[in-house]
Amino acid sequence: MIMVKGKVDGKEYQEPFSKGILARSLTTADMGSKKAYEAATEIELKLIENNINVISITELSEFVADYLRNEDPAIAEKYLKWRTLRKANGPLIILIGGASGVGTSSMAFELANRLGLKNLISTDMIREVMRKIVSKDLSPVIHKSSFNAYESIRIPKLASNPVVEGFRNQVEVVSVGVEAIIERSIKEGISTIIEGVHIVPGFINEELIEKYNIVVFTLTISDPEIHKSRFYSRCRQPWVKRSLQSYLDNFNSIRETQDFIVNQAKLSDSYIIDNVDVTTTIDMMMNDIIDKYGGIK
Ligand SMILES: Nc1ncnc2c1ncn2[C@@H]1O[C@H](COP(=O)(O)OP(=O)(O)O)[C@@H](O)[C@H]1O
Ligand SMILES: O=C(O)[C@@H](COP(=O)(O)O)OP(=O)(O)O
Repeated sequence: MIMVKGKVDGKEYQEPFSKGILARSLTTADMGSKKAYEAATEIELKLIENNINVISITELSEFVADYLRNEDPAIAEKYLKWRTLRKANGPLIILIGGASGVGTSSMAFELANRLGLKNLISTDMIREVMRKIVSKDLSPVIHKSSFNAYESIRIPKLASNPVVEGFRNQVEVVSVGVEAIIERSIKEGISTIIEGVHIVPGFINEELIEKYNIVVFTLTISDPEIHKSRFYSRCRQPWVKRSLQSYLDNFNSIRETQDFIVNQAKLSDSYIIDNVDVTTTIDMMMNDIIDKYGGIK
């Protein structure tokens, strides 16, 4: 049995070599899961052929990188970049925002699977907890959806856009919870994905974003008909109990919130991705993360 040795808090440990663990790290480097498992099997055989019984994590990474260079230099490069990210001095916090229905939940789930991240939370859930704690009288705005929050607040007559005013109000409140999750994740050293309509560039503490490994994505759907079809696709799923009609009735307001979110993203350090195709979106997010944090912060 091949043993892999590493060091945690200065203490050495050894664990059996696992093809599954190696295959997962190869999938984060863009290799398909079937090919990743085949590669992990071949790498294990090469280790045995070289009579290697104990290998350090660093030596194993170099061994894998050499193998990948012969297979596909682009994947070798992503693998090495991802390795440097894993050695970063703190957890990776990924924030995925976008108007209702653009795919933030689905893409967050896909990305978490790809990266092997376990900590995934939605801003809807944060808002739901806030609804239990803060009464409708005290903060009516969080007891509404993002796209009809304006119905619950006093809109100044000169407000440029009531829908955006209401949305902003709700985002400001929920952002307090988003920052709490970010700060807790950093304190515990747990990489986390937070997704939802309330992830709006400019509303998250800039110092946090500057200081820690935080990457912000804004998903959009430029084509309104595709956007509308996403609500049909979601509400068709039997376990979804949210009414399709509410989104269709408020579709124009949802598009207005998207325009506001995208404008905010253009003013901030946020990646904007038109979420048309799942694979393209996930590949773009992976590349953006590796490009931004492939080095150590
Ligand atoms: N890139 C995509 N291509 C096709 N369908 C998608 C894509 N992203 C999301 N969807 C589908 O669109 C619907 C809405 O996605 P969801 O993640 O629930 O949106 P949000 O969380 O932003 O409201 C779901 O049925 C989901 O499967
Ligand atoms: O407030 C909102 O816009 C949506 C956000 O959820 P997603 O559509 O982004 O999943 O929550 P809702 O009030 O519909 O339960």
